[in-house]
Amino acid sequence: MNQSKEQRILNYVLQNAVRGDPCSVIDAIDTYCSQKEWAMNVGNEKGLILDKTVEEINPSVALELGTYCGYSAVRIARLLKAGARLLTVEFNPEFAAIAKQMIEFAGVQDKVTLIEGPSEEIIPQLKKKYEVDTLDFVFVDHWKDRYTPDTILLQECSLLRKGSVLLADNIIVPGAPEFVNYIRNNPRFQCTNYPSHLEYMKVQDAMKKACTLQGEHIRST
Ligand SMILES: O=C(NC/C=C/[C@H]1O[C@@H](n2ccc(=O)cc2)[C@H](O)[C@@H]1O)c1cc([N+](=O)[O-])cc(O)c1O
Ligand SMILES: [Mg+2]
Repeated sequence: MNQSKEQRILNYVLQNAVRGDPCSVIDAIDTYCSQKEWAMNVGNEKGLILDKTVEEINPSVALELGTYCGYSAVRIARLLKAGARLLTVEFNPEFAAIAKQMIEFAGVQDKVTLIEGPSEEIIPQLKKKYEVDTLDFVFVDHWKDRYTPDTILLQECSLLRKGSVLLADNIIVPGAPEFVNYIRNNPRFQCTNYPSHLEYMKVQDAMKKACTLQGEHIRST
């Protein structure tokens, strides 16, 4: 049975990166996917925007929707302070298995909780099952038609506080038009656009940062 592209990416990392060195894992994935096989990792150009956002927020609790091979999970986790944690949600069992090995090889497994399942099922479990109070940072990079419903679900589950930051990938390609429409017109969010390029391509893309202006109103009893 021939290997998947994701398995080939992992193999390349295992053979070319340094165990316990997250930057070498990130570089190896970028090298493979720019020279051998394109893959939907956020990549280095948009990855730098992600890095800066994470450094600016210095989150204690971060959520990622769409682990894929674990590229952005490693990117985020390498920047987290001691005791901070990243929860990352992956729906596809094969991708989850690849990502788990990627995260462990990079040596960031103590900071990362990889949760297998659909976001709409996992998000409502975060408070009770994963002991989350509110999320400081959310990286949104899964199915583009899930960006809006999951942003609404995060609010309904009282997971966003004043100052919680969402960063969404692929605003232009493949695009998330209903999310752009939703978030841009929503007075609860202050948005910033970050023009960039699609990973490993000379194609315009962008990321959108949305800062929460007010959290859930504390329901009066
Ligand atoms: O389609 C894209 N991303 C969809 C990502 C989907 C990932 O999110 C997981 N998931 C996890 C939880 C869920 O509930 C649902 C899916 C899926 O199992 C997959 O691992 C995409 C496409 C391009 N592109 O150029 O074509 C570029 C990009 O940067 C992209 O991100
Ligand atoms: Mg993406």
